[in-house]
Amino acid sequence: MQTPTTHPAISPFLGRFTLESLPLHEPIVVATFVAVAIGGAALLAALTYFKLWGYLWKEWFTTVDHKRIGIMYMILGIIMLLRGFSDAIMMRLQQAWAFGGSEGYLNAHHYDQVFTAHGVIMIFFVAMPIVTGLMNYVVPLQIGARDVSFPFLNNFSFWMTAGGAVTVMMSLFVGEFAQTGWLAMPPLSGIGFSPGVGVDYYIWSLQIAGVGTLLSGVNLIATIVKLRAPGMTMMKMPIFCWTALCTNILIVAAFPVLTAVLALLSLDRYVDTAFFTNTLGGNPMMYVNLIWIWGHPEVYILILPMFGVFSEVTSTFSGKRLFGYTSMVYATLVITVLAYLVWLHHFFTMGSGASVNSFFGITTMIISIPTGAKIFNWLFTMYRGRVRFELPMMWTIAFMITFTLGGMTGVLLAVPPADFVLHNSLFLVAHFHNVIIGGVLFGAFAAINYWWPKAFGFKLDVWWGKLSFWLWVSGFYFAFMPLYVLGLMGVTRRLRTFDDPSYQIWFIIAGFGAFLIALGIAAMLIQFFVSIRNRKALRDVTGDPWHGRTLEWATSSPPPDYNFAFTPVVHDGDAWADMKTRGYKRPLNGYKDIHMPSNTGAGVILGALSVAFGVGMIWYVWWLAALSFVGIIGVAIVHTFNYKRDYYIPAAEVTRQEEAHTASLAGVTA
Ligand code: HEA
Ligand code: HEM
Ligand SMILES: [Cu+2]
Repeated sequence: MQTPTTHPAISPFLGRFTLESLPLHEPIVVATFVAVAIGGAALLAALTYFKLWGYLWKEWFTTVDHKRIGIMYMILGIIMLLRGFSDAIMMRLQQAWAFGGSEGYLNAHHYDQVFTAHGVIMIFFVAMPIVTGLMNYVVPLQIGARDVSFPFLNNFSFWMTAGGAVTVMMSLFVGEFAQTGWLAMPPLSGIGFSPGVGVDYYIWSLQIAGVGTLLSGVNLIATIVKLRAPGMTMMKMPIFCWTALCTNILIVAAFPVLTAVLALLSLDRYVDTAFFTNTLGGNPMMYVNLIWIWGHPEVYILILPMFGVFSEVTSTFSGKRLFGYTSMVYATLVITVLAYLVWLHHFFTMGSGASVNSFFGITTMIISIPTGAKIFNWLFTMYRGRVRFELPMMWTIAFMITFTLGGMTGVLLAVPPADFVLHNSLFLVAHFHNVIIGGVLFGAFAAINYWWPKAFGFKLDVWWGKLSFWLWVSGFYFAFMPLYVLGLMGVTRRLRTFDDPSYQIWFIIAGFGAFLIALGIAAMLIQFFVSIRNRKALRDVTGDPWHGRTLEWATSSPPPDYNFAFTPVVHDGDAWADMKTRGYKRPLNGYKDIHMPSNTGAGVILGALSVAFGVGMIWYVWWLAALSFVGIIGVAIVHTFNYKRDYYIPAAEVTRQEEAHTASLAGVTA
């Protein structure tokens, strides 16, 4: 039975918003708000003072260029990493402190929001934007295409993702966030136990961002299937494109399940249906199954593109073709299929019985085989290669060691009897940070160091890069190895205070690790800053600073709007390496007008209206929800009447840009 709730009066104009909704009694939140408000005002003033609004609007916000959209996704991911990490450091401080009767410094209401927000933000608004941003930036260049299949859709997807992020951030200062954990399991997330706006913030931010993720999945699948350069058969495609293809297949198959399960939860919350409560024939296990049928593939959505990154990096920096290309493709496909056959390993303890648990335990363990095949392929690529230990390669090696460890503890959890002991313990928390930080974040950092010179035309500073590398890697081990120990000692996840003093030292070590990671993040931001300041000295004029093997290195850095003046013709895998060995000469004349899509503001407007719709739904401000919903439909229809969708870059302009590239190449060889 749900506990009956009495809603405070809902005003027709402001819904359930009152002054009480502002967390004025939480000093930490108020201080944060003041800092954010001052920082935000300074930023807005600077943008206005330097007259940057027009530039940002015309060149970035409304852009349909996959490269700029990719960069905006990455910036979003990195900004949200700062927020997600602030939550992490708050938890580390609280858990190191709250011993011997001390309550620490966060009350339960606040602490539960912190771990929920941390999980949600890190997965949906850090890892997902980074992965989507990378695929957006790299895939069209690697397949020799001018852009993605649907450039406007791409811009719209970005603004939906950003809209979701804005909605989460709003919950920090207006109302509250969910206190349910990152998967909002009912009945806890039902209206009876969570009557406030927190779960509604959760639902609507994920629904808004989910639209973007799904559409960008469709877009990238169409791009990879339809827009490959002539001669690039599937088996000649760079491995990153393969992993991107499988990732987007997983997205298109998994995200609708998330949308559906959140829609059912909304019905339970808004109109008193009983899908997930035992009253009226519902069943909470239905939610658990559905959310994990999305949730397990989700973790492979995050890791697969990074496997692609490591493959590109290992082969480039070993100066060799990737060992076992074909087996790499099949391993990726097998992981894609198996990702759908293991979801129940997240709830072995919930009474499915021995046979069902065995099935899911075994399918889970089988995933180690294709994953192991990948690890060995990377090692064999390095074997007898001339390995250059540049930053991207350093991150790759740190990944191989760290991820193998995290994968192994995953296999341990896949043994049902072991999982009965370790489920929901800090051992589990250590496992998934071990694969996510060691896999997804290290992959993101390898990718940023690898493709930055392509995106901006200059390399990243090595000294600060190395400092950041060592701080992150050692910080990771200090922060998460103690959690394995604590998990084996029986400490469960999501705890705010502790009684047993013997745990404390481990939490202090973990806190020290988080502090090292904080320094690692700072070093990385300084690396970006220093590199931008020294961009003249770090300039790369070749467009191919690492002796790359795939087509993105065939064009200038940063690539022109049209990517390639002539669509490359592909004869072999590692197309660019192949072209270089055959003594390829860039065509120097015969340029034609190039047909391009035009920028449009419709995506920004639709994203903003979606946020307004979400806010209306969250606060029960029905007029706002109705109005913005009508607005969304209206703008979408009006947009279809926009006939100014394309333009031509004249041949003269193409010639000018290509000649500039020729001149800078000549400057190098001279
Ligand atoms: C990027 C994210 C990511 C990745 C890649 C993985 C990879 C794996 N995960 Fe993990 N997992 C999570 C993210 C991830 N996980 C998250 C977020 C949760 C918890 C969510 C929550 O509850 O909040 C979780 C939870 C989780 C559970 C549930 C535990 C519980 O709730 O009690 C289980 C159980 O089976 C599991 C298993 C595995 C396995 C077997 C792999 C395998 O894919 C690993 C395969 C890799 C290797 C094994 C290493 C390399 C292989 C070799 C060198 C070859 C030789 C090795 C062998 C033959 C063993 N994971
Ligand atoms: C950068 C350093 C990080 C630190 C120090 C950190 C720390 C923590 C801590 C202390 C918890 C709570 C553990 C508990 O239940 O007691 C947690 C939970 C979690 N973290 Fe992290 N984290 C980090 C990065 C990440 C990243 C990069 C991701 C994902 C991309 C992530 C995803 C999660 C998730 C999903 C949870 C579970 C939230 C829940 O219980 O609902 N974390 N983290
Ligand atoms: Cu799983």
